[in-house]
Amino acid sequence: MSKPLVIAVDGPSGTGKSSVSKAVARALSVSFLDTGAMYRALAWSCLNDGIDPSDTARVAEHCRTLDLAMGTDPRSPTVSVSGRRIDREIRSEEVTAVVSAVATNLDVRADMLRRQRELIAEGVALKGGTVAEGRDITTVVAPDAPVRILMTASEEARMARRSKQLKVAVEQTRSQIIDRDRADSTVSQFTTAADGVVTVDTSHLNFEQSVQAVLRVVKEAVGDDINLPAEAR
Ligand SMILES: Nc1ncnc2c1ncn2[C@@H]1O[C@H](COP(=O)(O)OP(=O)(O)OP(=O)(O)O)[C@@H](O)[C@H]1O
Ligand SMILES: Nc1ccn([C@H]2C[C@H](O)[C@@H](COP(=O)(O)O)O2)c(=O)n1
Repeated sequence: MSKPLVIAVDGPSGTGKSSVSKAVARALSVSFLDTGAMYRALAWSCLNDGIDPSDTARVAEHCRTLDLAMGTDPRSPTVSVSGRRIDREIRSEEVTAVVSAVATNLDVRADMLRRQRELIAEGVALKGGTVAEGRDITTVVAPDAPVRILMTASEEARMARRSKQLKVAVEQTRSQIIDRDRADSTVSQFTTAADGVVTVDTSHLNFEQSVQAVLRVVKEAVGDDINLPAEAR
């Protein structure tokens, strides 16, 4: 791979950003950064330390000193706080219920922005590239990335996927999908593509087709500068 490759993927909840981006990073042998997991780690740490997630000043101060380590190998991404692995804990219902409160804290976002840019640069330096995903990656974190993708899917498709993933009734996923996006959209714009951002609608694609669709966008954007896996050429 001859050119630093940053692939920025954003979009609403349940479109497949995280799982598809991870598969794309694996296919390209580059780093993978799940930025939502960073906000989840902060939310977990606040709960663990008895900090009210809606106390903006305390949460911001906690974020500034948070010893957060993100493992960016797409074959086994990890999240640790103060040396403790919390990969499973950050997906709990308790964390999911409060994560928007910390992710909409503007001081927290400024701190996370700095950390995310450092991690993306580290992936480029060590692995030749990074696939970074989250709500504001194409617009705020990596607006100059050579590949920027907005992943979308219908509400029905997103709720059905989450229902299958969590093994709960479709209607039970509404608050996780639609209500959380509404809360998050107060600080990030992730429903329409910014200038230069390519939309990949996965509503009618299966998982593998979504991965191939992203790899095609990558190839169109960076041409022969990268070595795509055979099936994506
Ligand atoms: N194209 C697809 N077809 C069917 N299922 C998919 C597709 N893409 C992803 N999935 C599945 O949908 C579920 C949700 O995907 P994922 O967690 O990657 O979404 P997300 O956009 O990152 O959501 P969030 O922002 O809430 O973390 C996963 O179980 C994933 O395997
Ligand atoms: N770049 C990002 C990434 C995530 N968020 C918010 C969105 C959710 O409230 C929370 C967790 O994200 P998820 O793991 O569900 O994708 O963090 C954000 O605001 N900006």
